[in-house]
Amino acid sequence: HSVGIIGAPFSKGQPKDGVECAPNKLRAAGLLERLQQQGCAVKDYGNLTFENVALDEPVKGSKSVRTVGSANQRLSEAVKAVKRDGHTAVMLGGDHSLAIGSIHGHTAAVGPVSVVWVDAHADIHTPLSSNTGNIHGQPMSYLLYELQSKVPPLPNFSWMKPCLSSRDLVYIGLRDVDPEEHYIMKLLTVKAFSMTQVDQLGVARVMEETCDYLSKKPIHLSYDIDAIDPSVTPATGTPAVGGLTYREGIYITEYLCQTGLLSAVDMVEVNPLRGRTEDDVHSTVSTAVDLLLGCFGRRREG
Ligand SMILES: N[C@@]1(C(=O)O)CN(C[C@@H]2CCCCN2)C[C@@H]1CCC[B-](O)(O)O
Ligand SMILES: [Mn+2]
Ligand SMILES: [Mn+2]
Repeated sequence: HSVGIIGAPFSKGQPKDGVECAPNKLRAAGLLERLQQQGCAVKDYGNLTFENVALDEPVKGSKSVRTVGSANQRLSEAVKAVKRDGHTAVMLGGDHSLAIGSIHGHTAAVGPVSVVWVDAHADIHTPLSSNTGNIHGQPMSYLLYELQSKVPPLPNFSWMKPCLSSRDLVYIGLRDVDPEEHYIMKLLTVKAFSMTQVDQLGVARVMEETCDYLSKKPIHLSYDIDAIDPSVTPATGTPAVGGLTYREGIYITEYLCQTGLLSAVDMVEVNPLRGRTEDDVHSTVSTAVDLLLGCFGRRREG
């Protein structure tokens, strides 16, 4: 595997400080060395620098719109460049609003992709349906063709166009979905395996059905660490009980790795400041590292 790492120390898609520290925390935990030790070629493209747009007043309820738009434009260019260099792109967030730039840039480089969105949340609010105004709960609405009429033109977002069909999206791990999001998902018949289906089918069957459902397009795995149960990964901004076990989370990455279709991975919402103890932070960061290692060939059998 040839991996290109992009650090995206960005937090303005949500209100809690600390998520911008995750890229360096993941590096300090030995992510690159561990990838190299398991046989990957690794190129570190460093951390992006993002401008804080002054007087970034809310627009139609969405907060920090200009700053989020500018950050994602930069990220889109960076992901496109990593793909053009021939690597699997790994974007270290940062909050989940960064999926806008990551998926946009990935698509710009390789054409239409499939998205596997592993998350406790659907992140499919529109700016108008969101109850919080936090854009990390909205990225999917900026990306989906089918929601284009529901997203008003926003400042610093004119650089992008929707680039994803709802038919090419699968959710895994949902358990904290707002009514407005559920309505949108039903309307668009989005394929979703909530924690109920994980319980009913088991993670192996969920992965089989996910890959049977998706076409053979390159896969963009957008992994929100809060998909994993907070007993394992507590250091995150919006924890929700009843999540994936460590083993289920790893199995998802092992399964997608062996498809040979994995083309870009986001690892987002790790927030080292949200751990109550050092152990909380260590457990969260090391689980995120292990999930990424699973994407690139690490097998528990040895
Ligand atoms: N839908 C949300 C939004 O703010 O839009 C509301 N939710 C928090 C709220 C807590 C109380 C019970 C209902 N849910 C967080 C979610 C965004 C998660 C972003 B992610 O990147 O962490 O997935
Ligand atoms: Mn998310
Ligand atoms: Mn989430």
